[in-house]
Amino acid sequence: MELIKDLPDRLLFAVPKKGRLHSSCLSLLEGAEIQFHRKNRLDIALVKNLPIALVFLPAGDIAKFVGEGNVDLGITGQDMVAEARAEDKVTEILELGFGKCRLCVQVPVKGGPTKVEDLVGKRIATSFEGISGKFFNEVDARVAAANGTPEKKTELVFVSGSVEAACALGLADGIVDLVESGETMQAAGLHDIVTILSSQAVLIASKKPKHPELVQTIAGRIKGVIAAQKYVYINYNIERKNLKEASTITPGRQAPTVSPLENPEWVAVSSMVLKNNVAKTMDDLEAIGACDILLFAIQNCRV
Ligand SMILES: Nc1ncnc2c1ncn2[C@@H]1O[C@H](COP(=O)(O)OP(=O)(O)OP(=O)(O)O)[C@@H](O)[C@H]1O
Ligand SMILES: O=P(O)(O)OC[C@H]1O[C@H](OP(=O)(O)OP(=O)(O)O)[C@H](O)[C@@H]1O
Repeated sequence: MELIKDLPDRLLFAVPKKGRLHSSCLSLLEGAEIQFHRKNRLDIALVKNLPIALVFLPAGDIAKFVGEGNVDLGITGQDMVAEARAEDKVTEILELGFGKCRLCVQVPVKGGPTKVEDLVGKRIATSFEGISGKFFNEVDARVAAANGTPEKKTELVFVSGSVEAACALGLADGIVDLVESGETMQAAGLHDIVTILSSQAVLIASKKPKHPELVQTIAGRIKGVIAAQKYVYINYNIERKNLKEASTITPGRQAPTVSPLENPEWVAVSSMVLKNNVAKTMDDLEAIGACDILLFAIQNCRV
């Protein structure tokens, strides 16, 4: 492969090659102006405008590569970092706000156990053998200690996908798998009885990256893109006597920008506000007499 010779001088940045996190990662790279052309079937792409090479890997392998220092930066789920037992081997730089889900113990709604202790000694199907093993070892030990009986081991059965089918097919009595909307779980006649961990996509770096300044540059760019998605810019006019109250409604990240108007009794205010609460923010501003309230999307920012 011709481009392998270019890799030693470049920061290696691992991105999920498919699955739930793939398209959000591509949007993030675009927002951060990390420009590349990926050849068909090739899992390495050189970035055109920065000394970076993107490496497209399964989400489940990225924490291992970053933890071992084979690549400098990566994006994967917190669940994958935990499953790879890489929490102490990587630096979590930033939560990215997508890929949010929970890793749950799930059992059949009809006739299933109601508490996790009832699964001791039974079979659990999962793709998360590491996390589930640790979790059920603790449950097994706790139950044995409470009953004063020898420890019974809960059996883990590895399945690589479509885990929810395992109970209906008679392979397991319960499962450990991810839940987001709950649709897949409900469709399979399951419900969750315990959340083992909550997860979202994160930017992770190796403990000793080969290009630390570039790691900071990329982290800064990605932080900016995330903040731009989270905030909008609001602009309004308000009577000076109501400015204090207005400032508590739109405090901004540091402080609102206040500009004088021709009419000395009025000021113009601008501020970054959280996008997911913006309708209420506008209601509150209107209620204290603000007018000409304008909202602007933020294309990119540095915070
Ligand atoms: N339903 C979901 N909602 C939100 N995030 C999810 C969901 N399912 C998985 N994730 C997140 O995405 C990561 C990758 O999951 P995904 O199922 O895409 O794995 P994969 O094995 O790489 O892909 P595939 O299932 O296509 O083989 C998970 O580790 C988790 O962090
Ligand atoms: O709560 P929900 O919104 O329904 O999402 C949960 C489902 O999403 C993931 O699977 P995915 O669809 O990625 O396929 P997989 O089973 O092949 O991993 C996860 O393993 C669950 O099955």
